[in-house]
Amino acid sequence: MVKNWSPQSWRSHPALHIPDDYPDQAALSAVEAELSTLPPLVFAGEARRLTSHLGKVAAGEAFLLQGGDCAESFKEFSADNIRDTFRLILQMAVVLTFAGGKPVVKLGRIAGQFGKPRSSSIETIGGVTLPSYRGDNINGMEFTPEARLPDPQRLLKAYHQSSATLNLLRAFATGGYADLYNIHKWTLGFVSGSPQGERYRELADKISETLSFMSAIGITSEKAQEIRQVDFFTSHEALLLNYEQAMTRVDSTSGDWYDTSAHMLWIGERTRQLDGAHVHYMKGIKNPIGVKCGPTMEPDDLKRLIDALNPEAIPGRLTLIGRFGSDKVGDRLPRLMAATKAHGVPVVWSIDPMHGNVVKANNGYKTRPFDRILSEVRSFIDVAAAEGVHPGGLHLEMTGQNVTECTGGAFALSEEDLGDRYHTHCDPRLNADQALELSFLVAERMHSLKQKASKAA
Ligand SMILES: O=C[C@H](O)[C@H](O)COP(=O)(O)O
Ligand SMILES: C=C(OP(=O)(O)O)C(=O)O
Ligand SMILES: [Mn+2]
Repeated sequence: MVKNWSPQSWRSHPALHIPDDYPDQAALSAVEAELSTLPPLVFAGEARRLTSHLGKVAAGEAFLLQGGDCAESFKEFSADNIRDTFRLILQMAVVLTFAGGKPVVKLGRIAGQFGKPRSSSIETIGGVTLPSYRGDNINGMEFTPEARLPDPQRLLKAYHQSSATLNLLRAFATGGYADLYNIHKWTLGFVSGSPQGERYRELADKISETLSFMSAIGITSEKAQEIRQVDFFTSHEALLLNYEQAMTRVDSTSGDWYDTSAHMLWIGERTRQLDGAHVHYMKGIKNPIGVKCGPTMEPDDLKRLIDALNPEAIPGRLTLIGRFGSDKVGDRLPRLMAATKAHGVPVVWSIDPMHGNVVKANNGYKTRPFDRILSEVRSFIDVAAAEGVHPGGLHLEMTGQNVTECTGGAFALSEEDLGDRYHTHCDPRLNADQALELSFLVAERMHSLKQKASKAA
């Protein structure tokens, strides 16, 4: 147990990016009280299982795939969207498992990923200035004074949407959809005609052949749970601590505090101050947690954060999510990796190649060039190899929908194409085709590292 910690003790620390302009504080408190009586979304034992899987990643024996929307929204909430994100993660995991020969931990940015820290607290359009949109759990995206006011009822709506999302994900993960025998059925329609779709089909054919061999010797989905179902976990940025506090419960089996809103929570780049409310809150929960590490982070900052967040050096407790930008990763990452290695506390190193590679297109859209995303991932793997660190994971903003939000990729999306299907509520996401292309690239790199290592042995 952490000294001087309780689920609400974050309130006496400086809290950035948490709205302080709820017009009716009593209504906010009433919603927080109601949330604290609602059932947990996850069970502490599941969070412990994820810590143990991530411990394998920290030890170099597994790989982490974390992905989903930048911001979930009430508008885009549908069974089809959930299924399409889920099956994209399954497809990417197949590609990565096959190449790396290591299990892939599947972690969605889903079922709770609503609140957004913004660069500016205000937005001006046509001479009118309003508060910025901060995520559907806080205020609305429409550019009106009413929509932009924080509304606590949105927290309840976000809770119920997360609950329904998680329910469907659990059904998909264990109810037959994720059965490896369905490997060909996971391909999304618009991907099937692309080069990525073709590569995936070839891989799926090989796996199907292996499955028929295994079934011939008696190993079938009915007999092997590993073929029939997957372990799927959820995560989001622990930004709005009012909500996280209300979801924090004592686990009756261990007596420890868990944030039951998701299996894993992470601290964003803008809220990772050592003495801030977010770091303080995360110290007290036992879930596996992450911290974004951006270009301004120095090795000493990182070591202090590691000591604060993982004082018992539990493998899998802490995932470091680098997000530097393709132009900065080569300069900033080596010293951080060297520092974690010298420090000795086990961590997972993962890369978010999205948040350091945002550009404004000439037509005003916020976008990310696919080649910069690929380049940051390549550099991450190369730096890790040079530092003798396991390049443990990928953290992506992506969707199973055929959106046009990031430029480039096999369909060579141009800035002019962005307007066709730009649906994100916040940052531009990879579409399924781009996400698969990225997985093949990572798979190739991991495969060649594996071959190099076996030749050297
Ligand atoms: O998702 C991350 C941040 O909330 C986002 O990048 C901030 O975007 P902004 O610069 O448009 O505020
Ligand atoms: C806000 C995010 O990223 P970062 O904290 O790295 O800017 C995010 O992951 O959506
Ligand atoms: Mn984002």
